[in-house]
Amino acid sequence: MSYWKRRNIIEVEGKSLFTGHYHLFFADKEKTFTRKLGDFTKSYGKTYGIYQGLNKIIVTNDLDIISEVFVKQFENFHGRQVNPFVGDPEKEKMVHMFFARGARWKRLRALASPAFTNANLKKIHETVEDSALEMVKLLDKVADKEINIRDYFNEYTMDIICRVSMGQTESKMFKNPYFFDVDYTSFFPMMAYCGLIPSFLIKLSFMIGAMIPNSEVDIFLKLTDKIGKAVEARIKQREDDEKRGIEKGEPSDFIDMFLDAKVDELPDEGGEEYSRANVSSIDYDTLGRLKYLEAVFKETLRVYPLAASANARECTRTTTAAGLRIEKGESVMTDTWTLHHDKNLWGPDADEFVPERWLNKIPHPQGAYLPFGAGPRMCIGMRLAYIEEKVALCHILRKYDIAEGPNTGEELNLRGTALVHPTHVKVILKTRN
Ligand code: HEM
Repeated sequence: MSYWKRRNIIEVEGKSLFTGHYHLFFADKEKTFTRKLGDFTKSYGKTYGIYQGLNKIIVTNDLDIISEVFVKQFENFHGRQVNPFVGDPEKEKMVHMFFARGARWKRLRALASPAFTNANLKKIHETVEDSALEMVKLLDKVADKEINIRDYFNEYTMDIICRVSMGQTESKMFKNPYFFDVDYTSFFPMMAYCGLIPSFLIKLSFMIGAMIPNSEVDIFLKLTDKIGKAVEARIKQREDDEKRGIEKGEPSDFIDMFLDAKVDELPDEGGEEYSRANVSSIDYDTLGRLKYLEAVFKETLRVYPLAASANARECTRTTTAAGLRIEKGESVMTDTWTLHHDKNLWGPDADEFVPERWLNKIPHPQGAYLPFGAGPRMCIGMRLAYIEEKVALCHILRKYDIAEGPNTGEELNLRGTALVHPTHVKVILKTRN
């Protein structure tokens, strides 16, 4: 009898010896990992078991279990599932906050949190706005033509990260040395097999990959190395700045663009709001008043929860959560796409893009909206993401209407594993009269 059957948990059919259920995900080229989960939820219900190689994952959309796992029983679920590429999440220096756990995670989170206080975000806002204005200058050159706005937002968000955390002193969009537009789609599936292959073999294959120039492992390591050096340079620069008395301060933006182009009423409603903020600079406090824009951002991430695969925790001590026994070593993952489109939670228009649902009330039961996760490990950069998105859209919509082009298409072509992204978002920025 299989593990899940012994545990009295429904098991998805089609398990293979080598990949568990992961071959089912990667065989479906049309659906990203997190959307494929929706097919299983339809067939197997709210809670069921899958295998990632040998790793055991409980997928659930039961709000009580989610609340127990992500919030109330944090002490039993403080880690994410890791693989041998990541290293020891409790000890190794190279393991960053996302994968760290236990005391090491606590320390990293405590060190990073002050960067996202109101006072610091106010400072960061200056840099964000400068990058947004630089992006608009680049967009001016392609106004009234069909463009892939995704490329501009990729550069914009990378520009901000490099300026805010890596010591880059000015905007470098489209000439940023840290920008790697690498498609890791085969790298991540490879990780999926880690549950089965002994970890020394994985480490060996990693070492071999590192010796092959331009292999994905090689590119990944070079990127990690560059980022490490840049962060060290930034620390040094900050120390120098402080001595001299100087203190200076995602990816869903392009999806907003797509939806703006598809929803006729939106540009007008948005436009009115932006013209109220019709000044060359949009200050930090004004951002908080742009309620419709905020509703657009929230609704975009409801319809497209891009980082949904991060919504998972590994159980570090056997426990019971809302009546479900969860064993040490099992992981719990939410099927966030299904949760965000559930008509029982959001109403009959759950599949439609309706920003207005956010205007007057919270439109969902607690725990049903997870674009940034939940509990103590929820996304630390959420407020920065809001600022980036609002500032960029404000500046763009002050000058342009967003219109469909000949290649906008009906559906986004979503790709990716850990993070989902559209391959392109074609729109025309029409100069406003
Ligand atoms: C629209 C943009 C973004 C989305 C949708 C997003 C989504 C997420 C999600 C779903 C998680 C997992 C939360 C959980 O496990 O409960 C996460 C974690 C995280 N995010 Fe974001 N994120 C975004 C932007 C950012 C930005 C701008 C930063 C940094 C400046 C950032 C840094 C992090 C970090 C460090 C974690 C790990 C936190 C921890 O484990 O303690 N994110 N994010």
